[in-house]
Amino acid sequence: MSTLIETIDLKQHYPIRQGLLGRPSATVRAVDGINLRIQRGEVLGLVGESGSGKSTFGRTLMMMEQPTSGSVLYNGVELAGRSHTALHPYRRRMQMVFQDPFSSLNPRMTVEDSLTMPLRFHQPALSARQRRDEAAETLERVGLPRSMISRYPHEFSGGQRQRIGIARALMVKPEFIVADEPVSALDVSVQAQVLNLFSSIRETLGLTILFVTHDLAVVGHIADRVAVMYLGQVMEIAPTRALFTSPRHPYTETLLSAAPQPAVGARRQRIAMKGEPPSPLAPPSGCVFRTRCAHAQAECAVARPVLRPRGPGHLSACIRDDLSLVPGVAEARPDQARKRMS
Ligand SMILES: Nc1ncnc2c1ncn2[C@@H]1O[C@H](COP(=O)(O)OP(=O)(O)OP(=O)(O)O)[C@@H](O)[C@H]1O
Repeated sequence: MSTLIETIDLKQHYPIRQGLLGRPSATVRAVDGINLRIQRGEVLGLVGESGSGKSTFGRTLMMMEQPTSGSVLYNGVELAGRSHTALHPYRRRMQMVFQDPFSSLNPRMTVEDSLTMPLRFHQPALSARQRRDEAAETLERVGLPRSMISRYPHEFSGGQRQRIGIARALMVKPEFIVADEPVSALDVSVQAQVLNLFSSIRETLGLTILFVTHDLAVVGHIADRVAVMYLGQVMEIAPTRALFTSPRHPYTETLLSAAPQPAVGARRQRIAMKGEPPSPLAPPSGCVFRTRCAHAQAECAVARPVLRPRGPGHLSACIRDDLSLVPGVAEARPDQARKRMS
């Protein structure tokens, strides 16, 4: 598999100002140095608690916002810093599916108008008839009858609206889709149907998908690989099975203990964890997870751990393995054990 998208030390920081014209008094480090490769044709799951920066990462990848620093390479081409016009050819290739299909569909527009709108922009040479045919075909592709093309969003159920949201993204024949919590607002039974739709369009259209979700069960169902995010950073990335069966980062272990079944509907709950994450305005020094980590050592406050290989395609950013400070081994090293942090 070849790399479709690569980020290099990608950062998205938001300055916080006192008043409209005030000087920035603090900075939200929403995305704080992400190095990630998304392979052509894969579904990469991106999981983490609320506020970990998943959506910001997705928006920045799509160049909906210019990054504060770092690179976004699409097929090896740098997108960061490109003008609006220079990004135009890439906008068609990258599409987004949002959590709430209702708010992303204009209630006063028919399905036909919503679906054909992107074509007017990206393929202005198509006739009205051709656009309508494309829309009808795409509706069928997402499991809705052509006859529904003249209806309005309020006439559809939540699951059907999400299918329309997916159809709209497919209209311009993208290569890459960022799906941001696309099933979180749906009932469990409907979730499974929409996930199956994602799997089938990925298969038939050869799409590459970044699937953003807080729900490990969902990601276990759909993703080939999973990246785990915490406070703007990737803590661990691995093939899905390896992540579920042998997580290497303490944060991933905690998330999995709260949601052990990688099956849709097995346990439908938000990720639960002790305490609140620290503010991205003032992340801890060293490892950002150390203040909530049961295995934290004094060393963890010193330097930010980098992602290191822990198995085939498996990377984790924890010094525990490097220092052999796993429980039991730490007991054999009383100097280290004394330094254990609460
Ligand atoms: N435009 C912005 N200005 C300032 N801060 C922002 C902005 N967008 C996001 N943030 C902050 O960045 C951090 C990451 O937010 P983000 O929405 O990316 O997280 P998330 O993991 O997607 O969470 P959720 O699932 O709740 O959306 C949060 O602290 C959020 O408040």
